[in-house]
Amino acid sequence: ASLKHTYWPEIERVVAEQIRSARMGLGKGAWQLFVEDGEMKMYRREVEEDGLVVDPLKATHQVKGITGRELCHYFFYPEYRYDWEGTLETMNVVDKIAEDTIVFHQIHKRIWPAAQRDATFWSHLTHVPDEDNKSEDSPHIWATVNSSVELPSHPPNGGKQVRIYLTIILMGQTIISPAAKGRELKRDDITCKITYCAVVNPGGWAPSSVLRAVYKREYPKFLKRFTAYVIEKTKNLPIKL
Ligand SMILES: CC(C)(C)c1cc(CCc2ccccn2)cc(-c2ccc(S(=O)(=O)CCO)cc2)c1
Repeated sequence: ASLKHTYWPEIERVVAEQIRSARMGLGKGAWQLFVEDGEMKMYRREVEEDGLVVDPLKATHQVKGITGRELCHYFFYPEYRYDWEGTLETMNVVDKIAEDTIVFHQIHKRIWPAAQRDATFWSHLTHVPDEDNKSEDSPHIWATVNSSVELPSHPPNGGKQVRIYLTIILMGQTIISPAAKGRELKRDDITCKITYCAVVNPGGWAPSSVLRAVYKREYPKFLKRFTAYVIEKTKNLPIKL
């Protein structure tokens, strides 16, 4: 628990910043729509930091039959990750600093010709209060934020991997169909509005063309595969708002 106090101020700051970023829509900056597939829209900005591609990504999606809480639950808890994270080679829980806050070390599969990469980050699962507190019952918005953290126990280049630096938010808002008023809620009555924002610094040098190609292939695949996974996992379970 003392570890939570070490990380907590930074976690609170980054989580608030990520929620603001996820909420504010595309905002300024030259966002390019690079994927449109049904309800899924993916935007990116071309940004390089000392020659490294760090293109921020913002994705919106909408799926029926799951809640924002269920979406963020399956994204946060480690026991499901190998089921949906296709680029994962190994994932270790370094520290569970609270029920809703876990520190991970992940080694990703090598994607030729780039070197293999790894990441150390905290992950925090939280309910998101409504910004204007207007709606009578609390809004059904949840988020999971992943943000890189230096770990003395897992120094960069400790292994042969290149360390990546990421800040990610997955936010889900549950919309309940008005037709459901006054009767028992069914999965057909709910829709989850999804916002996924990611900024990943790939760490050591990798060809921009390779990173952008991987990025354009991997992100759409991830969001489609992950949402399909949550729909499948929850379809016969009671709804968790
Ligand atoms: C392509 C780039 C954006 C730089 C990239 C490269 C790699 C490592 C795999 C890789 C890709 C390309 C080149 C070398 N290695 C991983 C990720 C990445 C890691 C984590 C998450 S997460 O949302 O936190 C889900 C939990 O795993 C999302 C994306 C991104």
